[in-house]
Amino acid sequence: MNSVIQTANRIIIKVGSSLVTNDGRGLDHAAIARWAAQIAGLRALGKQVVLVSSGAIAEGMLRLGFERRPTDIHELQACAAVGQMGLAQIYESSFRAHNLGTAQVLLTHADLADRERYLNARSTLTTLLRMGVVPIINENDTVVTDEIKFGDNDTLGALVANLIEADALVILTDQHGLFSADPRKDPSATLITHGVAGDPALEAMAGGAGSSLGRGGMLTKILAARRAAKSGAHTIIAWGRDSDVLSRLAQGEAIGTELRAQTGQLTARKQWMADHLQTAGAVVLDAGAVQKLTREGKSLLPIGVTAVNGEFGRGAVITCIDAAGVPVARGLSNYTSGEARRIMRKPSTEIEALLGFVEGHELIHRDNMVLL
Ligand SMILES: Nc1ncnc2c1ncn2[C@@H]1O[C@H](COP(=O)(O)OP(=O)(O)O)[C@@H](O)[C@H]1O
Ligand SMILES: N[C@@H](CCC(=O)OP(=O)(O)O)C(=O)O
Repeated sequence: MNSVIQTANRIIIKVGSSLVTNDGRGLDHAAIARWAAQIAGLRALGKQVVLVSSGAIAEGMLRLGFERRPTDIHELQACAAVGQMGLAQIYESSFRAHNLGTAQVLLTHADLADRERYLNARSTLTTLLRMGVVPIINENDTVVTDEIKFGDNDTLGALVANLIEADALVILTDQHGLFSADPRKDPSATLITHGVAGDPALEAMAGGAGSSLGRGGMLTKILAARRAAKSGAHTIIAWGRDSDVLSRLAQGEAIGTELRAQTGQLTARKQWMADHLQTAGAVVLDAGAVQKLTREGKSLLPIGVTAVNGEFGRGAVITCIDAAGVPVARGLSNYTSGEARRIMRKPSTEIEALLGFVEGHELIHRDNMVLL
């Protein structure tokens, strides 16, 4: 089986903190120079590459003299701000050695949740790629709190893959790929060479971060593969310390773990809705409504809603959850949370009498909804 990278035109490459900072010892100039040289090689083959790089906090900790990862959020944010300077500097000089321009793009979850900012981010990234520049992306750690974080750069990499409809997501890490169990704990664990993104069996094998530097561990990489597959991107998880890892993949060599996308592609607007990690509110559905949405492809009518959580306006993206709290769908609400509370459990024929107007017979129309 050939690596999907050989045929991919647009590729997101994510590098983790331990690789970038040489296990927290400081920016690994030699490793970064090797990735830059290989990415220059990919560009020369006509491929467009976006780099998602972690390491700001780990590098900032070192520069500010922290021996252990601070627990105070503002100290972490200070580390990120200091470390990001180092990342920007080393990437700029490493790529310049290959006559490639770089651009720093710091994103927050709120940027991608807002439709206008989402479209702006997408246009800026595709413009940079068209201009031959390599965008270097990280989370804008200095302005985010835990509740509104992407949480880890594996997720960010998948969201960027969806944002610009990349063909592949390459996650470089400190292991050779996904193993049948965490190899740090189980030496007999074996490498999984390929699988289907979204297969729940993969999630069962993946554990948390093995070092104190990385955030997500293997599980966030597996979940990132599932998310990236929604826009058709295949994912490869490979060992970033292999000096030719990207060139070997580009030549078609199957290394690491390849997780192929097999899910149907969502339209761009539905993709945007699916990628909302947090929504302004949620509606609780009864069993009948869950059945209508998930099995019959129907819209959500107010009669199937038993509760409305949170405050939201018309046109907001909200989550539909079942009675047990499990998210089943996301979509654009035709009504505000206050209006939704007044019409829930009621037939649509009563909407006008209850509100004095009708915005639609549905609370969420099928065309504005994505199943999760
Ligand atoms: N099934 C598994 N296969 C491989 N690695 C695993 C698995 N389960 C947990 N891990 C751990 O995940 C770690 C990689 O995640 P992380 O430390 O977050 O890296 P990064 O900084 O590259 O994102 C590995 O070092 C390993 O200890
Ligand atoms: N934005 C953070 C990234 C945190 C993160 O996801 O780290 P990792 O698990 O090493 O990819 C930083 O630059 O330190």
